[in-house]
Amino acid sequence: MINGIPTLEDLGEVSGKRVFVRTDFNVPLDGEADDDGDDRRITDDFRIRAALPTIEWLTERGASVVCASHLGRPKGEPNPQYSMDPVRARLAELAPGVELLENLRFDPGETGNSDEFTAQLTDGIDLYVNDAFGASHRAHASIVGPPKTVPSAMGRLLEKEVDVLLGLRNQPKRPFVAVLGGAKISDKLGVVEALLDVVDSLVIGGAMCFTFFAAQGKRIGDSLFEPDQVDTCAKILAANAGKIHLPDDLVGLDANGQFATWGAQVPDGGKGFDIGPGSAAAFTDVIMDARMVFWNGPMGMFEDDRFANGTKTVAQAMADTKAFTVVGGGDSAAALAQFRLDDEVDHVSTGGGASLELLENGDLPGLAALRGAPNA
Ligand SMILES: Nc1ncnc2c1ncn2[C@@H]1O[C@H](COP(=O)(O)OP(=O)(O)O)[C@@H](O)[C@H]1O
Ligand SMILES: O=C(OP(=O)(O)O)[C@H](O)COP(=O)(O)O
Repeated sequence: MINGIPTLEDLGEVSGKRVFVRTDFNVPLDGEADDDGDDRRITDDFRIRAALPTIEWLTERGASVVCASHLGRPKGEPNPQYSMDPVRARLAELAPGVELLENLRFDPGETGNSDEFTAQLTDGIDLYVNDAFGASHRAHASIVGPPKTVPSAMGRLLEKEVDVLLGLRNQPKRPFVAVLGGAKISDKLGVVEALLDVVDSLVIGGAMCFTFFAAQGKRIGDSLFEPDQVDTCAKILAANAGKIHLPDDLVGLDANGQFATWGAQVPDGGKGFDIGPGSAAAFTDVIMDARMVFWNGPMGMFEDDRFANGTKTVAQAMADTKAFTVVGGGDSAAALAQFRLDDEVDHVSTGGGASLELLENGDLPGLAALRGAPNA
């Protein structure tokens, strides 16, 4: 038992038992599935491999394991583009004899958190394990439903993620620096205020910086920004001026589509796609001086080589610093892997939204549900 949450050891005898394991197998795919066939391929199986310690712990002790996950965001009905087939094939290579149900979000009861869907999932099930850290910020049926009636536990991955991220939040080594970027601006702005209570410095790059620039009255051209959030950013800046580091140079495409380097303003018709070399160097200094760093969200559109430099420089600083380093989020983890630096940081989290919400609140709906399990 860890903080009132049962672990695998608290399940008792698992031999001969049927165990439902909620995993987050929401992996990146390329290719298409349609009437002509399915040529989808998994581009990164990190989330599948991350669940293996739990699956193996159970199968080695004679349990029969049924895994289930969502994949993408289908709209509550079956859709071949989101079927679990490619995941099932990969799982069969990594863990023979393990069942995998079809995409949980093919039923509206999953995101609707319906009791009927939970009852369907737990029918014939003896034990429930949540190892889906990346989805544990969602109060969906398969995350919060089974522990109401079935003896439950957190899996090894969930245990590790919670241990590392709550360690950052509750025993920060200072200076503690958060680096935020990416494109899910409105999702993440909600977390910025809470993070500022916890960290000593907040470094902002990616598309997120443009909403802050707009709040400072700077020109941002046609760069991605959220008009509704400008007032929020102005308030955040006014209250935390000394803590926030924004880029002071940028690169992007000018009104003629030509590669351009600017100061912290984007001329009319231009689009900023990465932080500039001066900002990348300044951000590196902040990361090198830290004793703990949490990074979520690429510094630019790194999928395009012309705009990968900021993300690559920050990734290299994460690898080089003596600080304890944690990276969360699908795209940030993919960027690290692309630069072959994923082994150089202390922890790569399988959850982006989940890691931010855990840092913000110190808890997640999936963890609270486990604390209420019959065996807790
Ligand atoms: N300046 C920018 N303009 C447009 N897109 C950007 C910019 N900076 C980063 N991005 C995009 O943000 C995406 C990742 O954002 P996000 O999903 O928030 O990160 P994560 O998955 O790590 O949480 C990447 O696909 C990247 O191309
Ligand atoms: O990929 C996920 O989240 P992430 O992109 O925040 O890491 C999880 O599988 C949750 O998926 P969702 O954001 O569709 O609920």
